[in-house]
Amino acid sequence: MTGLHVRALVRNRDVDLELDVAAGETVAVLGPNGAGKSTLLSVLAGLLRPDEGTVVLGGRPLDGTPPHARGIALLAQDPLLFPHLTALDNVAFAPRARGVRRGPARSAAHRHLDAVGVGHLAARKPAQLSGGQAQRVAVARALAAEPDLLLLDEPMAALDVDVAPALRQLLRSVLADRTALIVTHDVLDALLLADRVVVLEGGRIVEQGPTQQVLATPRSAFAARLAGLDLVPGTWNGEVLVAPSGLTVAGLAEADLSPGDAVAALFRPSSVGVFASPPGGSPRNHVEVTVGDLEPLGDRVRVRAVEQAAAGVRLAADVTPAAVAELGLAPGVRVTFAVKATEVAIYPTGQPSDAGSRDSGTFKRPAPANSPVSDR
Ligand SMILES: Nc1ncnc2c1ncn2[C@@H]1O[C@H](COP(=O)(O)OP(=O)(O)OP(=O)(O)O)[C@@H](O)[C@H]1O
Repeated sequence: MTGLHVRALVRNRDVDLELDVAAGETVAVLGPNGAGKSTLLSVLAGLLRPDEGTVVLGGRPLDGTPPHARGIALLAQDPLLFPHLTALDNVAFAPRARGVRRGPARSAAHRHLDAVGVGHLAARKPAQLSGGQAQRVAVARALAAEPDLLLLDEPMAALDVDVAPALRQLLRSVLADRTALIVTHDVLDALLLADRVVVLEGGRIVEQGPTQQVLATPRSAFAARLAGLDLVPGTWNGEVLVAPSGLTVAGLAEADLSPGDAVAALFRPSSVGVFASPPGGSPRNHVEVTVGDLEPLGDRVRVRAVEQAAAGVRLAADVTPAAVAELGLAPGVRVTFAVKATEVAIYPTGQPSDAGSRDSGTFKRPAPANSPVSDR
């Protein structure tokens, strides 16, 4: 395995960065628009030559090495598959380009397609694949190149919210023992995929450290904003997360979780609906809460629940000002928060959850019906 060192000064973009990624480590690069994330990727990929600096991968200086010879694969927001080639030939292209003969290249491609769950789609052309399937093929193609460094540029950004979580889980296993750098706007990607986070602002690194630590005690404004995810720590019981209070949360969990594992459920406040009483309809978790405070955030209002904050539970929903008025939301009002299981990521935390906090309700599977007010 190979570690990465990069230093890049790009004067006309006011970017000046120095960064190391250890062998086998995944680093998430976060930052607002214009922070320099794409510039960093371009320098690594060999598409942009810095005014000063160097890229060293596995002890090998890459300065002057063209993009295809760097041992770096890029997984972009769009799959960028060749439209006239089958999924299999798209994946086989990478080993073929390295001089592997056709037969072995195609067997390797089959193996990689199987490994990312789309082996049965090998004969299809890209136009016959869904967005999520095409992105899996793109993952297989990136891996088939056997890169020393994998770059991921907002790999989930173009996917429907329904398929993004499954791809994120796939990437989690793909990245487990790889040297990788993922550029993302999404704190879920950082939490679930990365060992370490680097926050860029104005072309400089303003903060870095272990992902959990940066998000728990953010020092930059950007990291603080990112840290506003809903979070419920608990224990995996084989089917759902059970919080110390007895609160249960269903979600998308890793396949290799075992009952008794310490886990946390993570979801976005924007995926939480607020209802006057429990909603029906598609499968969703719901819990009755007391409104704590309301904070305007652009065209939305963040509604925070008071429940279990002491036990590390963070529950908030982003709703429209119209919904605030319609539901009469104000501190002390009782409402129901609901979130679809498909929008909840359950991941192992390796830390026992805090036992013995007070009970404040249970996320349940849906009960019948009344109409959603702020469901999205
Ligand atoms: N092709 C270019 N030529 C000159 N300046 C550029 C070019 N692309 C970006 N910049 C500038 O370089 C700086 C860094 O931009 P960069 O695209 O790397 O940021 P980013 O973090 O990737 O942003 P985003 O999240 O919007 O993609 C910005 O000031 C931007 O305006």
